[in-house]
Amino acid sequence: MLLGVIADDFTGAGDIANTLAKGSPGGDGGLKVMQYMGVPSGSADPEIEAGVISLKTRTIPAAEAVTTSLAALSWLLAQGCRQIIFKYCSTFDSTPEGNIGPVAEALADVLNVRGVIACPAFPTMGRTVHQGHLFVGDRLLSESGMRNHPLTPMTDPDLRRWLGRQSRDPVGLVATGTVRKGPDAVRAALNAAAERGETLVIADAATDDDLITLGQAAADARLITGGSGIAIGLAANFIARGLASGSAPGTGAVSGPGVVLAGSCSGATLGQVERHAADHPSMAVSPEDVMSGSVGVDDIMAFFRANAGNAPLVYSSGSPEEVTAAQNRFGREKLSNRLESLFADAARAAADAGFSRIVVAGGETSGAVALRLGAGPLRIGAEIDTGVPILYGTERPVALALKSGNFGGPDFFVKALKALAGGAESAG
Ligand SMILES: Nc1ncnc2c1ncn2[C@@H]1O[C@H](COP(=O)(O)OP(=O)(O)OP(=O)(O)O)[C@@H](O)[C@H]1O
Ligand SMILES: O=C(O)[C@@H](O)C(=O)CO
Repeated sequence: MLLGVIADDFTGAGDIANTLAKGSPGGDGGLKVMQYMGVPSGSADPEIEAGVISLKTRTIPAAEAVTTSLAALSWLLAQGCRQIIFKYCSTFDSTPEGNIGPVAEALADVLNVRGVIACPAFPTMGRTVHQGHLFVGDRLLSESGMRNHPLTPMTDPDLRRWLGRQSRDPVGLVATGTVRKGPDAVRAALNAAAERGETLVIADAATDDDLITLGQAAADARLITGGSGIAIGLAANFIARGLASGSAPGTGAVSGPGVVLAGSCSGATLGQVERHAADHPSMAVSPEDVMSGSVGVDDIMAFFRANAGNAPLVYSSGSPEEVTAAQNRFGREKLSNRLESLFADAARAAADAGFSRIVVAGGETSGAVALRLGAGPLRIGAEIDTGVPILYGTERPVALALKSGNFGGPDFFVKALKALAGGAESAG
C-alpha cells in the first residue's frame, strides 16, 4: 500500500476513494483502491495501492476522534503507506472544539511533520478557497446552507480563524499568488510556515489545476489534509515514479431489488427526496415517530416489502426549521443517534431480506448503515455522480451508493439504483 487515507465520514471516504481510483484528469489512470469500514484488524490485500479507512469521527468528542484516527494511522503505516491523507469535508464540517484541528495536529505529531497542507477545495462541486476563505458557489460558506447544518453549523468562512480555534499551533496560509507560481513556490512557503511553527497551513485552490499544483508540491509530503480535491494529482505522482501502473475503477452489477434511505437534511437531499417521492413510494419518518417508538424497523420492512421493485424511499429529512425544533425538543445527539440506528437496522434487515442495492443519503447516516451492514471492505466501482462511486461489498453481495448530503443531481436516487444494477433500464 502506497497511500493511506483516514476519512472522517463514510461518504467522504467514498468520495476520495473515487478520486484516487479515477486518477488525475487526462492522466494515466488511478490507483487500486479499497474502502475499509473502520480500522481493519487483519492485513490488507497486497494488491491494494490506496487504502481508505472510513471513520465516523466528524462529530464525536475530539479526544475520541484523535484516538481512533491514530489507530487508523498505525494500521496504514503497518501496511507500508508512504503518504497519509486526512480527509474531511469540502465544507470543512467541524465545530470550534474540533475535530479537524485536533486530529490533524495529532497525526502531524506522530509523523513528525509541520507545514501540512489543509485544503478543502473541491471546485467541481463549487467549493473554492480564496485568501483562506471558503466559498460554496458564489457565496461565502457562512452564507450557504451549511450555516443550518444539524450537527456542524458553519458560521465562519475564514478557515484560518475557524481552524485556529480548534488548533494548538498557529495556522498558516499559502494564498493563490503563491500557488499559481507552481509547486516549488508552494513547497518553499510550506517550509517557511513550518519554520514559524505553523503545523497546519490553509492552501488556496480555485481550480483543479491549483489542486494539481498542490499535489505536485506534496509529492514527498508524509501528511496532507483536505477534501477529496486534494487527491486529484496524487495518483499521478505514484504512477510517474513507476510505483503504480495506473488502473481503472472496478465493474460489477447486483440484481436484487433496491431501497433508498435518506437521513440527510442538506439542500440537495431535500430536492432529491421531493423529486423521488413525486413518482415512487415513499415513507416519511418523523423525529416524533422515532423518539416515541411508534415507527420501527418492522414498519419500514413492511413498507419495503409492499413496494419491492418500485424503488421505495424512507426519509427523515426535514427543513432547517423542522430540524431545529426537533433538536430543541429531543436533544441533538439523542435524536441523531436514534434516527441513525433506525436507518442502520432497516438497511441491515433489508439486505438480509434480499434487497441488495442500497442507496443512502447523508454522511452520518451512511456511516451508521455501512457499519451495520457487515458487507466487508468495499471495492470501488464507476462514479455515479460527482464524488459518489458505486461500492461493492466483498463479504456480502450488495452494491451501495453512499451519497454526501449536498452531492448528486435532482434524480440521483433513480440514477444510483440503475447504476448499482449495472446500468439497468428501470430503477426498481
Ligand atoms: N428531521 C430531522 N431532524 C433532526 N435531525 C435529523 C432529521 N433527520 C435526520 N437528522 C439527523 O441529522 C444528521 C444528518 O447528518 P448526515 O451526515 O446523515 O447528513 P448530511 O450532513 O446532509 O450529509 P453530509 O455529512 O454527507 O454532508 C443525522 O445525524 C440524522 O440522523
Ligand atoms: O467533501 C465532501 O463534500 C464530501 O466528501 C463529504 O465529506 C461530505 O460529508
